[in-house]
Amino acid sequence: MASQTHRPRRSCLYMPGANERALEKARGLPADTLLLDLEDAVAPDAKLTAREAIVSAVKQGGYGHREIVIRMNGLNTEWGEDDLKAAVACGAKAVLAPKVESAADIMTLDAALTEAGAPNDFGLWVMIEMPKAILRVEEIAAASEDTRLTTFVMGTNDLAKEYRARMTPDRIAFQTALQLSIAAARAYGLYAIDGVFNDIKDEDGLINECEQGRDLGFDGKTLIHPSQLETANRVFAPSQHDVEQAKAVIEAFADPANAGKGVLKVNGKMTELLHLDEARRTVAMDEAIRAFETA
Ligand SMILES: CC(C)(COP(=O)(O)OP(=O)(O)OC[C@H]1O[C@@H](n2cnc3c(N)ncnc32)[C@H](O)[C@@H]1OP(=O)(O)O)[C@@H](O)C(=O)NCCC(=O)NCCSC(=O)C[C@H](O)C(=O)O
Ligand SMILES: [Mg+2]
Repeated sequence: MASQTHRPRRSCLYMPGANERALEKARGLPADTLLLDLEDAVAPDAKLTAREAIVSAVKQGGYGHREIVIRMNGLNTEWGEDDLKAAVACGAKAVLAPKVESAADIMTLDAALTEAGAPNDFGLWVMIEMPKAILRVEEIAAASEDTRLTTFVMGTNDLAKEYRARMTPDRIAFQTALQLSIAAARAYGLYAIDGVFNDIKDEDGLINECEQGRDLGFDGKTLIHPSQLETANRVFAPSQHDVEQAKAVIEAFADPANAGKGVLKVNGKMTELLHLDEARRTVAMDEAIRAFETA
């Protein structure tokens, strides 16, 4: 069921559902996606008021091109089922489910979405943040073939807690998890969004982590503060050089002089038909980002 387009998801900003100021401020922030949180950023006593605040904000609208995703509590909690129903009813684009561990969890979530009346294009995003999810990440991704699952979001804070690992600048403890998740996401046509960087004041650290995530293949990064948006938007967008090279590759393969050739030299680089696919994707993503920025 999962269908993918070239929608930018460079910057996916979390905000606690209980923070009405953040819900208001988000209407003017340059985020591609807003992750309105009902889970870990909301204290148990505030869960119901946070859900009401999110529903009211989403119904009120004003978020423009920003995609609205609601992070629900787990279905095994007292809040999960009503969070999911509220997300479907209020007009969000997708629900983000935490702490999934198996394909069976995806099937259960998808069935709950169907029961709640979600259309087929309502997205199911899941947090990859539990050790069992890492060990079963391919079967989780494969469940997208029969469900609304479209997107993996890495939860490196929960992984650190579960692994008893440290969050170091090279993220050595999480490389297996990050890379397996990327492989599974790509094998089944899913988006993959990297985890958060907690140190809001450490701009260089954020740049390094965004660049590492981009180089590993992630589509974007989850963020926790508006000050992190500009970096993620820049690092996860194709650079001007990337776009120029992509256009040169497209032109070279379209040149009648190169008809029937499988390999060319473009600006000094060996370029095969596989690079043509990549070039088309780069240009399409650049156009989609420009459309966002002029919206
Ligand atoms: C971390 C924060 C609690 C810091 O908040 P605060 O002290 O208010 O920050 P500032 O004073 O610097 O804020 C400046 C202005 O920006 C607004 N703001 C701050 N954060 C956000 C935000 N996330 N979205 C929108 N707007 C935001 C403030 O309201 C100020 O506005 P103004 O009044 O106009 O000056 C806070 O940043 C925060 O709550 N961040 C998000 C935390 C969150 O959602 N956490 C859950 C997701 S992370 C996670 O769980 C990862 C995963 O599951 C894993 O396992 O890794
Ligand atoms: Mg988490």
